[in-house]
Formats: sequence, structure tokens, C-alpha cells
Amino acid sequence: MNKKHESAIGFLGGTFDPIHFGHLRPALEIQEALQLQSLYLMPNYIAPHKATSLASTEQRIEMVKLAIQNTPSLQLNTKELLRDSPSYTVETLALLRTQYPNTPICFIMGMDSLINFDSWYRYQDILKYCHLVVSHRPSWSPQFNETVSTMLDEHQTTDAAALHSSLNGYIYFQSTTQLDISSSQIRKLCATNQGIDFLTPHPVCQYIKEQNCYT
Ligand SMILES: Nc1ncnc2c1ncn2[C@@H]1O[C@H](COP(=O)(O)OP(=O)(O)OP(=O)(O)O)[C@@H](O)[C@H]1O
Ligand SMILES: O=C(O)c1ccc[n+]([C@@H]2O[C@H](COP(=O)([O-])O)[C@@H](O)[C@H]2O)c1
Repeated sequence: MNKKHESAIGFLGGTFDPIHFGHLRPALEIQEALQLQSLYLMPNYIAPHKATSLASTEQRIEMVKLAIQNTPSLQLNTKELLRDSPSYTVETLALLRTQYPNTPICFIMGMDSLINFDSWYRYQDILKYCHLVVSHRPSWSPQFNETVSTMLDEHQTTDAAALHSSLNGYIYFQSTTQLDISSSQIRKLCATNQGIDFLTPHPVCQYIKEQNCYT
């Protein structure tokens, strides 16, 4: 590997309303497979494309903390909470690039996010700041519109080393354990008084119950 930079770091952005094993297991597998020096879970403040979260920002953060409390390789990043405006990823990445001028940045997302990527604010600029690492997600087959297909033609790599040797510009698919879990499923189960055990770590289940986050 022709390495010119520090090893890459990863950010998994999300609303995390609530965080669940479908976020955590792929994040950990990506961190290990790509040997990322750190992997940050980065809750957004105001989700650009979603209705207001049901849990408060404080509750979403607390649930991330509880989920990763015994997993030192996953960390919380609160960068997006400092801006009182929609958490546009391109703006966050510009700030992160200033903070990490010489470190490749991998922005991690599930397949559903990539499929809709051309609806993101200034999506054309995002690869100027980072690589995209995409994990498959059950129920989301990799079928892309013309814009996303063209982006893949121009930027996709199957060489993981490229994510460390360049600061930005590649799209890489990482296979991870497929977990058909979503935050909306958890919210629905809570709303109908059904259990959520084994969908998210036990301390998160307890917290949701204690705080009545979704009932
Ligand atoms: N089960 C999963 N497998 C792989 N990636 C996932 C999974 N769940 C979420 N992700 C990815 O994690 C990121 C954050 O997801 P988010 O916080 O919106 O959770 P969600 O489960 O998709 O929420 P909701 O059901 O409310 O839409 C997105 O890029 C999403 O694609
Ligand atoms: O920048 C955008 O326009 C944009 C649009 C949709 C989603 N995102 C980001 O993508 C991540 C996953 O989003 P979500 O809605 O699936 O939780 C999270 O960090 C969002 O802030 C960003």
C-alpha cells in the first residue's frame, strides 16, 4: 500500500431514534474489516429528511452512550449537535475536514441511504471531503437511479487500501452481517406495548422503558 496519510477514521451518521443492533454490528464489522483507527457514531441534531424524532436529542445521545459503553472501539461524536440548523452531512464533513486535514474520512451508510443519495443537500460535494462506505441492508436491493449509478461508475473501488491512501473520493461496499432491524420497527413495537429485547442492547431497552420514549 502506498500510504501517504494517517489511517482512515469512520463516521456513522444517524438519527438513532433509537440506536439498534442494525447500526452497531455493521459499524463494528466495518471498523474491524477496514482497520479504521476510530469509528464514531454521530447522531444528527435536526434530521434533514425525516420527521422530528420521537425521542429528544438528549435521549438519543444517552441511548448511544448506553449502547457503546462497553465497546471502546465505537465512540460517540457530538459534532452535529453544535449547529442549530438541519444537520446537512456536507456541512458536517467540511468541519470535520478542517479538524482532520490529513486523515482519510469514511462516511458510513446503509444501502437505503445510498439509494437516495442524490436527494441529499449538495450531494455532489460530499466525496470532496470523504469516502463513502456502504453496507447492504435487508429489504434494500442495490438498484440505483441514473445519477447514483453514474456516481458509482466514477467513484466505486473494491480496493480497501484506497480508503487509507487517499483522503476522499471513493465509494466502497463492505459486506456486513445482515440484520433486518430498524428504529421505526422498535418505535412501532413500543407503541403497541410489545417487547423490544434483542433488537438493541439491554441497557437501551431498559432506558426506553424507564423514559417511555416511544409510548
Ligand atoms: N439494519 C441496518 N443495516 C444496515 N444499515 C442500517 C441498518 N439500520 C440503519 N442503518 C443505516 O444507519 C444509518 C442511520 O440509520 P437511522 O438512524 O435512520 O436508522 P433506521 O433504522 O433506518 O431508522 P428509521 O427506521 O427511523 O428510518 C443509515 O445510513 C442507515 O442506512
Ligand atoms: O445532508 C443531507 O441532505 C442528508 C439527507 C439525509 C440523511 N443525511 C444523513 O445521513 C445519516 C443517516 O440519515 P437517517 O435519516 O437515515 O438517520 C444522518 O447522518 C443524516 O444526517 C443527510
